[in-house]
Amino acid sequence: MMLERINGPEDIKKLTKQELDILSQEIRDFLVGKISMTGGHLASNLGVVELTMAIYLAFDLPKDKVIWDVGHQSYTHKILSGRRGEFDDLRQYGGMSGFPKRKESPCDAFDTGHSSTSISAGLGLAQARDVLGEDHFVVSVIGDGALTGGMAYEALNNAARMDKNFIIILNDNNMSISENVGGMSTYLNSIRTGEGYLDLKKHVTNVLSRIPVVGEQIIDKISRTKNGIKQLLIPGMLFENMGITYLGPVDGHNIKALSRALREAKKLPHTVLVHVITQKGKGYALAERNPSKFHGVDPFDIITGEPKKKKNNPSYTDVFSKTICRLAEQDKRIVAVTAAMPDGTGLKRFSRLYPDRFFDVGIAEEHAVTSAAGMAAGGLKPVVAVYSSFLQRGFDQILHDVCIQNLPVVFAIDRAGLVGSDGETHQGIFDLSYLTAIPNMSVFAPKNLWELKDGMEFALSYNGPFAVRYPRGEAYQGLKGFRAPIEYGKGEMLYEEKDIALLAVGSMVSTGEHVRQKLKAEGWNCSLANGRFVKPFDQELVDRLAKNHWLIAIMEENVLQGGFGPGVTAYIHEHHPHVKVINIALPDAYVEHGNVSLLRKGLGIDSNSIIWRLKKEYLDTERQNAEWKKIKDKTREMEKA
Ligand SMILES: Cc1ncc(C[n+]2csc(CCOP(=O)(O)OP(=O)(O)O)c2C)c(N)n1
Ligand SMILES: CC(=O)[C@@H](O)[C@H](O)COP(=O)(O)O
Ligand SMILES: [Mg+2]
Repeated sequence: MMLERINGPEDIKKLTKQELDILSQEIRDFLVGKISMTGGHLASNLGVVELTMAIYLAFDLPKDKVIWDVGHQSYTHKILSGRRGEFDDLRQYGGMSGFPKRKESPCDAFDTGHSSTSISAGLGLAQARDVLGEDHFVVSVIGDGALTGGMAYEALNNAARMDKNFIIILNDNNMSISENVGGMSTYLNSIRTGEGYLDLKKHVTNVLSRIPVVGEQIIDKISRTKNGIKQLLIPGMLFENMGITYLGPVDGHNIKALSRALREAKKLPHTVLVHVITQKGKGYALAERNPSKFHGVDPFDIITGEPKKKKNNPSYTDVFSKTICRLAEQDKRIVAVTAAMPDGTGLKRFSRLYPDRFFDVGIAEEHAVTSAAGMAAGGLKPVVAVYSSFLQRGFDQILHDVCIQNLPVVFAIDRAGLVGSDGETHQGIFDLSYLTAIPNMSVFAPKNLWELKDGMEFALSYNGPFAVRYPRGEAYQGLKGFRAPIEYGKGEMLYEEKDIALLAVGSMVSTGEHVRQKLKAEGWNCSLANGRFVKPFDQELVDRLAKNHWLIAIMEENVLQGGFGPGVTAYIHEHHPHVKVINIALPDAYVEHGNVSLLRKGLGIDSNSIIWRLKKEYLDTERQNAEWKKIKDKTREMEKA
């Protein structure tokens, strides 16, 4: 086994050409085998096996710095840097991350997860190197999908000014998660297929041949230079014209060709872009045929490619997907916008039914938001379907372009709350904080499948910015009987008793239901209210809870800072100072990868932890009351004496 000889970044350099070929096959088998058991990003990783090997052959890690854009394709890099043994726990709680992490290895030069950051980060590392007088290479590896993101262009614009070596490798597999979109994609495609080059070559040859006497001689001379006309008529002129040397296109599965290109790139005293053509899913036929399906996978059967665990119940994404299609049927002004996530957000169905009203803008959340604002200003009803963590990118656009003008843009925010195995960069635990901070924004969090439907319908009837946030995974089908019509800014009382009240939003309503059931079984009184609206929250509902309960527990799957809890708590302190409040929310911290129920337990937002906190609060209060009674009795005695 070649793989067994790879235990650190230098080991690959000891292999012969034949051994390298064997190694690439072993890596592919290893990746398919391991990912079929743990789940993870498969197709992108299979596509960059040779590219990663060539990088390790050409550079000295960790001295040289390699930045992987998004980082979902960094598995071969993890293997070659000596982490092969950690793949059994890939993306599991306490195990190895699916993304580069500086804390995991010195070979991980920069943490990634969100798209299009690698050129900025690489440029920064190169600038740090130059200011500090260090001597090493910096390489940013960016995909064609990631190259649709605005940050990549901001960075290219600056990289063009670089007067020391900085290498960008463009890994072009002609795919984002779904088909790649936009003008840059078309441009890369023309280079890939050679059409632009061949047309231009034909055109120039024709022009030259029309020049009397010398024309033919010039053609002859050019053709006899090393690479003929191609040397002069360089593909990638767009980059060249910016001041970035373009090398390529290079076959990304040919280690020799890649090594040659990287050797050339290392010699240049400025920014150079190496355009590498790869095939997403390479080596696993099912992934080659359907790279979107195998982009990110749950554990699957290698022979059939089907997930090991069948999903029977609809996810929130499915519910949103069907609901928006139904609503769009009734209202032709409804349009849908995605930033390169038609599959993940469920908009694929919409794109098939209403192709003229569907806009995939590429990995460009900022542009998605502002273009939706433009659509709303123009009389449409845009729905921006986006993951919670990716919408962080669009904060200023939501504030500046949507909310100041109070435009009716609906944000369908998927993956809100803990997402699990993608970890820190992808947890959707900040949206309540960043959205509720913005004036004019309304924020709604459905408790179950039916409330998402009703909430979407309400959102599209509302004349202003409106966010509906729902979690990853299966839609909750409990509490079916509670379906009071949605009223703006109003929550709903689900069970009204006395003593302890749980006021929960979104996914925490089902947790609240479990907590209540368990407490009831032990003889406690407990009410449960569904906040529904995080902003504006229902003050009357809070007043009603404050009347009959000595303790209110506010529950949300979001960080506490700026979330649902602090506003409600401040209101209770001001208007009902005798009522105790506890906040069940996430801490001021980034949450690592792992199974969601384990994470919830670790973070104290699962039902057992909540019950423990409630009981502790009860005991503390009893103890305080007893202390208080003692003090009062003593004071009375002293007064008598
Ligand atoms: C800001 C942001 N938006 C969306 C995503 C989701 N996402 C992850 S990978 C990916 C496609 C990347 O395509 P490309 O860079 O070409 O890499 P490939 O998967 O083709 O190797 C997308 C849209 C993300 N990671 N970050
Ligand atoms: C790398 C990346 O950002 C996406 O592929 C993401 O992992 C998708 O997450 P879901 O599996 O929740 O759709
Ligand atoms: Mg790609």
